[in-house]
Amino acid sequence: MTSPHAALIRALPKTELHLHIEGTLEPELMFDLASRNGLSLPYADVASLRAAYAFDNLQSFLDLYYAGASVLVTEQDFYDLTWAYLLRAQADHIVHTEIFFDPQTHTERGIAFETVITGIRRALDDARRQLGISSRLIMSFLRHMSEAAGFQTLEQAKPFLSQIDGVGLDSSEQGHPPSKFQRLFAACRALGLPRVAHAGEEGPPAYVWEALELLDVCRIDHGVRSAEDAALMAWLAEHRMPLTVCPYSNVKLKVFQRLSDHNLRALLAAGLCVTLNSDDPAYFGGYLQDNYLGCDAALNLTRDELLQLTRNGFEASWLDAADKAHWQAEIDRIAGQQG
Ligand code: HPA
Ligand SMILES: [Zn+2]
Repeated sequence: MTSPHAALIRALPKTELHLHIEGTLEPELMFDLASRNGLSLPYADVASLRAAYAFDNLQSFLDLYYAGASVLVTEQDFYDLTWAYLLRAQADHIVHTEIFFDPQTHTERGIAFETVITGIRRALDDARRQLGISSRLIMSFLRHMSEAAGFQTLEQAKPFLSQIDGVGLDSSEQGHPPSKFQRLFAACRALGLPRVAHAGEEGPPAYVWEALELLDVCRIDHGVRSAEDAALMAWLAEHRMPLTVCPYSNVKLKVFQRLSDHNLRALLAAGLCVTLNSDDPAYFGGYLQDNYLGCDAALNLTRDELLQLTRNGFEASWLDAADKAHWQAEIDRIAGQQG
């Protein structure tokens, strides 16, 4: 299948607002880091590792994703991981990215919080200067862990708060509702940290309501199951509450069987502030531009829908108003040129 708007998609400046940096660890780099750190992987080579990326659901992916992250040990490892993603982002004409990191995945293995954040930050700072990509960094709590573990992580983060732009909530959704972290998110709010949460990926619309009402989030990550609740859809549309939708992820984790089954167009048609994102591109078979091209081909997106998706990305971002206006004007200019 080919994308009828490929040239427009390539030309448009784009944001990425739902990207787990640990999910950008390509098999080749995983093997390089394993050997650099004297670790062995339970796979003979890159091809057999890649062959294991056949998932039934979120949990089957997470098991591999956490195992893969164990090759990340030194500050340079976190730098190299982040830099590799940023080079891919530049190739996709991403001009602004807001990335998640999962400190608990690493501190649980005895890696210092400082090692993780310093390596990631240094790459983000270099990207600003060398690649012209702006960014924000979102510390995400693992929801399969306890509230107490989340508070411990927040304590560890306190010396680095000036380097953290917000907090998120990810990992196994079913059975770990947002309400479990109401007090933790209230503490983050008291520290002035903006909040987002994964909700309505595998979990029910009730989890999206909880994220909104109990965690006071300013974006919903995924949120595709909101479509099952008409009142929720109306609320999301009325408040222009962004959903960071990740179509390739949803197909790989069997939220939708095929890309052509995805409800992206229905969400847009309902007036929601839908954005397109890649989630864990090294595991899900495509980076941001692949998500755009794939959806264009599979869902027959209109030119207006594509422009709306890129506009929504800037609207939903944490850029300041002047930067948002700059990029919206740039989208208008390119839309005019490619009319
Ligand atoms: O898509 C996701 N959902 C929940 N947790 C995650 N951690 C990485 N990616 C994801
Ligand atoms: Zn995610």
